[in-house]
Amino acid sequence: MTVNVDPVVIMKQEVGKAAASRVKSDSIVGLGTGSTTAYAIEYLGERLRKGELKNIVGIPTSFQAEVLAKKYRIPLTSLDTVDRIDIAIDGADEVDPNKNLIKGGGAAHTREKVVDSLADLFIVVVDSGKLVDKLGSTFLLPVEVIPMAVAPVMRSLEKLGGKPELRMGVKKAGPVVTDQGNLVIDVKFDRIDDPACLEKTINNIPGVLENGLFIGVADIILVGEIKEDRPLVREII
Ligand SMILES: O=C(CO)[C@H](O)[C@H](O)COP(=O)(O)O
Repeated sequence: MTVNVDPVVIMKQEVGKAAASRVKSDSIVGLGTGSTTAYAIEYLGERLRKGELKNIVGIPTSFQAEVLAKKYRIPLTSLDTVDRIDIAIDGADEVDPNKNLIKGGGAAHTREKVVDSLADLFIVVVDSGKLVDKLGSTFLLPVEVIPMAVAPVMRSLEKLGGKPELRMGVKKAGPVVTDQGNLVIDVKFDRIDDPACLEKTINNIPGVLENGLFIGVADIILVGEIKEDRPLVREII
């Protein structure tokens, strides 16, 4: 593993490694997106290389996950060729006390929701800074939208009490374009009292593909923490 002294990076590394340790041989593995899951993918590759793990196949949730899996020589397949996913490992931007999530910081939440929801066991990997009492308190809610529907979807989101903004690229002129060729609207809600209802309401707006609320999908949350200068991983079931 890459050595780093930034405490957040250490938490991400530890939790990624802890999740990858739970993968068994002969498994179909959902490979999530983001900087924390990247460590899990790296460690899965290491376990394969050492012969500790045999015969796993990954289903990537994004172009990023696909590139990393290829780098670490994890064989890949698609949902066309498998009828189950044994385990999925993925990050999150916020986790509430009911294990509900906001995801989509990497604009990959649509494919992530497909893969993570299909998994028999979905393990979320986060550092302790991602735990919140209420969803929406620190992170805007990502909504993937087909490009021609951006303006009407923004108006509909405002009517729901949100403050929408089109996500713009960093080191790229213009908006962020998802792996599916769509755009992302990030929405600030002052409070999300009923996330399950909001998830469905937003997905019912014509032109919306998927939003980043993951309700009742996560099985286990692995939280990376630093206690008395030592990294540890706490499990929330
Ligand atoms: O939902 C995601 C991508 O769409 C990521 O899992 C989420 O943004 C967390 O990323 P990181 O581990 O880099 O903090």
